[in-house]
Amino acid sequence: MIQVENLSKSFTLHNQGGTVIPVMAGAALHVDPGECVGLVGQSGAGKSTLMRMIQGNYLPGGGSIRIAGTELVGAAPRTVTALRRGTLGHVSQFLRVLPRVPAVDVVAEPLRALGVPAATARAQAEGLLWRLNIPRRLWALSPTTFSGGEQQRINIARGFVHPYPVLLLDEPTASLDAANRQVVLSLIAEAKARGAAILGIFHDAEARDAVCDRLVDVTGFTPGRAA
Ligand SMILES: Nc1ncnc2c1ncn2[C@@H]1O[C@H](COP(=O)(O)OP(=O)(O)OP(=O)(O)O)[C@@H](O)[C@H]1O
Repeated sequence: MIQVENLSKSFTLHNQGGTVIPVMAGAALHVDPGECVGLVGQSGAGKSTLMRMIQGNYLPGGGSIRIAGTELVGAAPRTVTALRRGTLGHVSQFLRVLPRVPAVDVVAEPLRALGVPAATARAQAEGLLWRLNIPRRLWALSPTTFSGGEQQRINIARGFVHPYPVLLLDEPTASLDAANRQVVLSLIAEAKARGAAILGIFHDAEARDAVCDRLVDVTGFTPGRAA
């Protein structure tokens, strides 16, 4: 479902004399349907950079990323958009939303973009908001003023509202209390059970141990340190 081969990445610091920093070389991994793989490695090893490339946000220097058979490296923007709409779900640490859009519509939006009727999309969004313990009085309000943990749960609800075949999770339990963390771990387990391929960064070791089938250490992809 996710197939990464020989991926490389350098950053060019244009405001610092064009200094080129190679951060990744020869990165390779795969995630099969029904599997959750955790990215590990010391701080600065390149976990977020690798995730951002797989999400289509950072341009790799070379190599291949295939998502459900579609090549992402060098793909046209509309191919990336189509992948994100129906195939590649994503839960980031931080919520970025348009102001004044109610939380329930923020969560329902990925379904609306797929053509799901408004009432059905809303009902599914409400089910997730309820499950993630977002108080009903907040559902009609914009999440811009929500607490850190509430915003993270809105992000999680958005990421799980459609049964994406591929899911990228960046610290999905970072600012959650024990009860909500358990809800997220259950959502991940259910996604695995329906066959989703999941790649995640989990600094929370207990959460990582609970859901990951395998770990990939990105330190091995650091230029000059590869085995
Ligand atoms: N936009 C950028 N411009 C320049 N360098 C960057 C950029 N993003 C990341 N880097 C560099 O790439 C390397 C890998 O960073 P990355 O954030 O991927 O590490 P990480 O493993 O996710 O770290 P952490 O666990 O601390 O979040 C670091 O040396 C970082 O400074």
